[in-house]
Amino acid sequence: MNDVPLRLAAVERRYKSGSGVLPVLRGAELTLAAGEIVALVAPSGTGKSTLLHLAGLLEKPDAGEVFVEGRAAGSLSDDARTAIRRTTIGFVYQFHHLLPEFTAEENIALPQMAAGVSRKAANARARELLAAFGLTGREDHPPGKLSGGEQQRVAIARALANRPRILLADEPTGNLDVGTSDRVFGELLEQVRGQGVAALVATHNPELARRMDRIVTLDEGRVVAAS
Ligand SMILES: Nc1ncnc2c1ncn2[C@@H]1O[C@H](COP(=O)(O)OP(=O)(O)OP(=O)(O)O)[C@@H](O)[C@H]1O
Repeated sequence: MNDVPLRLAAVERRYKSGSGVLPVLRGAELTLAAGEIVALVAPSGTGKSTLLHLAGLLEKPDAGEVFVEGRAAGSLSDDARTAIRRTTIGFVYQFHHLLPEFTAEENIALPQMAAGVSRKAANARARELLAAFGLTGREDHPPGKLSGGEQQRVAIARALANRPRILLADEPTGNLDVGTSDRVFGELLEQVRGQGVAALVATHNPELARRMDRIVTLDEGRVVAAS
């Protein structure tokens, strides 16, 4: 296995904007080493979500290449990209995006079953993760009966369920109050470090950013070290 979980090489992405073109990423380079946790801190609208979507193979770059474990994503079939998204990459968003009609345990078990894990093993892993996030006793609760912090914990647990090598998070605690955000973020870091997952986390919060291994920002469509 190639040791570099994620590499963006000369990635470009532009969007149509009215009659013109908006170049958002203009030759972005980023390497995420195994187990490395990187904060992406940049002003609103500079392309953080775009970068995460490209890294997560949800969008394709207009130029350049995204390498996941050394494989060039651009040359993969849609099925192969989907398989990578299921097993190698975990996603956390600002709003939990849990399935409202399923319990906390089912929300964490379902992506595992989609990746071929048996229901029994998936439920066991879901319960183990819920316990790690202090949610024992909440297994049968649907998202609507959980607090905001609990919902985000379940969403993070779901992202880690398939033991991904890469976690991509877009403001994972951005909709929580300061104290809850601080605690949930600490739990996220503990799990990510404990499992040796490489993570790229977009945040507007400089204090959370400082708890990661390094901080990068976007400058005119390129990734640069934050000063
Ligand atoms: N699908 C799209 N079509 C057209 N323009 C888009 C699209 N997605 C993003 N953009 C534009 O690209 C720019 C970068 O957007 P992006 O969401 O990546 O920024 P961001 O840094 O994540 O912002 P925020 O911090 O506010 O979430 C913005 O100007 C946005 O309006």
